[in-house]
Amino acid sequence: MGVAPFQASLLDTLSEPQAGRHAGVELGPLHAGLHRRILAGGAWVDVRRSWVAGADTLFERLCAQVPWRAERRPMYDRTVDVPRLLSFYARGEPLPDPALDAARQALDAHYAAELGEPFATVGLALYRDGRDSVAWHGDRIGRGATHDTMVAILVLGAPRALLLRPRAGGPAESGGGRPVTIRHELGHGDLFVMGGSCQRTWEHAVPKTARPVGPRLSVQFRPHNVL
Ligand SMILES: O=C(O)CCC(=O)C(=O)O
Ligand SMILES: [Fe+2]
Repeated sequence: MGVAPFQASLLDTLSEPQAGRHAGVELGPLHAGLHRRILAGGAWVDVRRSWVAGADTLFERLCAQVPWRAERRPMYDRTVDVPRLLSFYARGEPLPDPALDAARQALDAHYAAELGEPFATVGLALYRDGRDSVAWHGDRIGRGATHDTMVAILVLGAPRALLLRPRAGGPAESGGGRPVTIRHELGHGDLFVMGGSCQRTWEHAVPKTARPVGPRLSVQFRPHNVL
């Protein structure tokens, strides 16, 4: 894996002046305030609270500038609305806000050695209110099904719970003990990173809530072919 050349080109990029590149939005350092929790089965999660200052400004820009699409998917004998709006930027596609380029650069700089490759794609999801959600799943369409990887999620807007639980019958499920569910209330510029075996040994979800909540948006950074 070509980690060394990748890091060298990254250093070139990082030495460029950043001032004014993402007006009104500032990223804090990642090494400070990042907390790792080791989970069963070779998984871990990192949490960096309030990584982005000016997160609400970025939230509003992305709400307005991203080409959000509503998706429908087959479910048994009918087709249902996917309960959130989505947008996806493939590798090499220009991102909708320079703050997201800066965020990806900072993630690459911090995680390059451990991940061994850059974050390549950016997915965005908008949860308009408490009825929008994402059901229990792992990001297992690509390499996440078979390989250790990372998915870094920047959360903007109103806090919602992001839940994690060991996959049923998987290696992380506690033998005979009560099933664990780990809950993180994330919003307003918090960073959440799932790493190691997390996508194949654990599942995550953003459940619906009857509580009145404002809109919430997530920006997911993933390596190539992790979906
Ligand atoms: O919105 C989130 O925090 C999670 C999104 C997610 O898990 C996904 O899109 O795969
Ligand atoms: Fe996911």
